[in-house]
Amino acid sequence: MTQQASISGLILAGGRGTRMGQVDKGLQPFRGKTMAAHVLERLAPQVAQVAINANQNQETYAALGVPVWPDDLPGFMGPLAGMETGMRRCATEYLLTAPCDSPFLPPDLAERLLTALREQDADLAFAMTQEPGQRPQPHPVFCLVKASLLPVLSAYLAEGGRRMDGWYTDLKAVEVLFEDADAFRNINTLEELHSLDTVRAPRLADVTSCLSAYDPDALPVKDAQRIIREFVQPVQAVEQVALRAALGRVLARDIVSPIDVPAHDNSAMDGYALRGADLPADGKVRLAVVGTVYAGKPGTRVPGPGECVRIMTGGVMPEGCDSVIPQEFVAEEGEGSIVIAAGVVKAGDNRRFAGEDLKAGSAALKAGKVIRPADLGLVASLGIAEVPVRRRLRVAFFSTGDELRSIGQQLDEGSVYDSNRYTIYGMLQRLGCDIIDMGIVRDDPAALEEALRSACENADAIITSGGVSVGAADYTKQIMARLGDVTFWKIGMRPGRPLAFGRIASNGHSAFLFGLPGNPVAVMVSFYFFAREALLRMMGADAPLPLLRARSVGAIRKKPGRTEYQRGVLTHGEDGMAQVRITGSQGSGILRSMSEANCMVVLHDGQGNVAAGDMVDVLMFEGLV
Ligand SMILES: Nc1nc2c(c(=O)[nH]1)N[C@H]1C(S)=C(S)[C@@H](COP(=O)(O)OP(=O)(O)OC[C@H]3O[C@@H](n4cnc5c(N)ncnc54)[C@H](O)[C@@H]3O)O[C@H]1N2
Ligand code: MOO
Ligand SMILES: [Mg+2]
Repeated sequence: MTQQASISGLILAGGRGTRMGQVDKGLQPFRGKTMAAHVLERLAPQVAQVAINANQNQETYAALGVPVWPDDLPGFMGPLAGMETGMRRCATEYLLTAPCDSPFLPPDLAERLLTALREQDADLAFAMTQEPGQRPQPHPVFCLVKASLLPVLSAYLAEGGRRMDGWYTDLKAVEVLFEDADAFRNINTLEELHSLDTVRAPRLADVTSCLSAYDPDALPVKDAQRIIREFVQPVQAVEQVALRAALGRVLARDIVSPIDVPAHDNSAMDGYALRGADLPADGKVRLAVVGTVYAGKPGTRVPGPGECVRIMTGGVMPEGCDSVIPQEFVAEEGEGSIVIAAGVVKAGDNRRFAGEDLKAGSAALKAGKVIRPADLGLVASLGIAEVPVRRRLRVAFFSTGDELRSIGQQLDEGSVYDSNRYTIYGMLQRLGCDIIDMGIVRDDPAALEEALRSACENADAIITSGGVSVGAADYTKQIMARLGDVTFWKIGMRPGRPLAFGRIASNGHSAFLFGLPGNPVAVMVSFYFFAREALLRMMGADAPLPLLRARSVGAIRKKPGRTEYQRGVLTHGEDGMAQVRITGSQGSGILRSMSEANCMVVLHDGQGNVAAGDMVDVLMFEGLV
C-alpha cells in the first residue's frame, strides 16, 4: 500500500479508561505489546506521520517513537478534544483518528476514507460497518477530516458539545462501508482483552497438527523449519531512517520511483549524435557538426538532415537524433564535419532511453528486501533521502551451564570458557539485530526462570544455548515449558539434534524462544538452519538461504534418513569448477574445524554415501547474514 502523504494519523489515547478500572487502555499488554503499539503498527504504514493523544503516562507513549500530544483543552473532554488537538497540530491537509483500543483496524482505512472524501468532495469521511440483518453501525472515531475545519470543532466544544457524531451536522460527511466489522472492534474490558489474547494467538499444536506425521523425537529438518516459519510473526513497527542508515535494514514498504531514470534519452558513448536516416546504406556520408552537448549541459541547436552534434556520454540526445556513433568509429574528423562509413553503426545504436532503468510510478524496491549497497545507490538515484524500514528486532541471549566461565575468570577443574555467547553474538550482529547479552546463567531453576522472564519482557526473541538434551542437571527445559508454549525436539540431523522452540510469556510480554544445543558447532548449525530464517521473518525480511552446487573432492560417509552438515573448504579445481573438501574432524564440540571452514556441505535426508566427484549442496559462510 502507498503511504498517504497528505494525512497525519492520531491515536486517541486520552481517555481515563473507566471501563477498564482506571487503567490506561492504550498501555494494556495484548499479544506481546501494548494496545497502542498494535494500533501504531497498523496506522503508520497508511499515513505520513503518527502522533498519540494522551493525557497521562506520556513518557511511556513517547517510547513508541512518535510525538505525544495532550489535549490542548482542559478537563478530559473526551475523544473530540483529542481530535481538536490533532487538527491544530498536524502539518498535513488531513487528520485521521483511530482509538487506542482497536488493534485490528483495517490496513486500507486511510486509503479508502481519502478516496471517498475526495470523490464526494466531502469535509470528512468515517468508517461504517453492517452485520447481516442488523442496522448500519457508524464508527465516527475512525475519521478522516480536513484539518482546516478546526474552528468548527472548537466552536462546538466551546458550546459544550461532546458527541463524536454531533460536531459535523453542518458539514458534508461521508460514511464508508467496510466489510470486516471485526476490524473496528474495540476492547473495552480487561477480561475481553485477556480472552482475545489467548484465543487468537496461534498455538504450536495448531501448527504441528497440520503435518501428516509429526514425531517430536524424530523430526525431519524440513518439518522443523516449516513449523518455525508458520509460528513466528513479524514485528510491524516502521521507522523512517536517513538513506545511509538503512544499509542492512529491512525495507518496510515498496519504494515507488517518483521519476523516470534516466530522466532523458541520452548517449551511451562519447561521439556524435545523428539521425539514423542519414546513415549511408553503402559508401560514406559527410555530416556537418553543428554543436556540442556535454553531460548535464543539453544543446539548444536541433540538427537538421545531414547534420550531427558532438555529444559526451550521458549527454541529452538532441531532438531529432536517435543514434550515436562513437568517436573512434568516425572515418574522418575534419574541420566542422565528420565522415561515416556504411555498416559501422545502425540506426538506434548507443542511445539510452528515458526510464529504461526505472519508470516513474514503478516499484524500484520491494518491501521485505534487506538493503544492500546497490539499493542505497538506486534509492539515491531517485532523489529519495529517507526510507521506511522495520524496526530492529530485539534479541536477548544467554548461555546455560555450571561448567561455563566467562573470559577473565579462572578456568578451574572441569570448566570451559563460554564460546557460544561469542558465536551467537557474531551471528546476531550480522543479521542486524539489537542484541541483549545476558551472560551465563547457572543450572538453577530460580536463576533460569528469572533470566527467561527478563529476556521475555525485554526482547522479541530469546536464544539460549545448552541444557536442551537429556542431562540430569538441566533445568532449562522444565522452566521453559512452565513459562509458555514450548516444544522439545530431536531433529533428524547432525550436529544439532536437540532443539527447543516456542513462545514464552511473562507479565503480558511474549517472545519467541530458540533453545539451541550447547555443543559449540551444534549451536551454530542450529542457528543458521533454524533461528536465522525465523529471525529474518520476524524482521519482515525475505532472504532465502542460497545453496551452491560443488563437486566433492573426497568420499563422504553419510547415513540416509537424517540431514548432515559437514564443515568444508570450497575452492576452484583446475577446470574452474567449484569443488569442496571436508575439514578434518567433524565432532560437534570442535570449533576449530568450523573456523577453518568457509562453507557447510549440506547432505540431505534421502542422501547416502557421497563418492569422490559427486555433486553436493554447499552453504557459503561469506556473505551469509
Ligand atoms: N544421552 C544423550 N546424551 C546426549 C544427547 C542425547 O540425545 N542423549 N544429545 C547430545 C547432543 S546431540 C548434544 S548437541 C548435546 C546437547 O546438550 P545440551 O543442549 O543439553 O547442552 P549441555 O549439556 O549444556 O552442553 C553440551 C556440551 O557443550 C558444552 N557447552 C555448553 N554451552 C557452552 C558454551 N556456552 N560455550 C562452550 N561450550 C559449551 C558443554 O560444556 C558440553 O560439553 O547433548 C548430547 N548428549
Ligand atoms: O548433534 Mo549434537 O547437536 O551432536 O552436537
Ligand atoms: Mg546437556
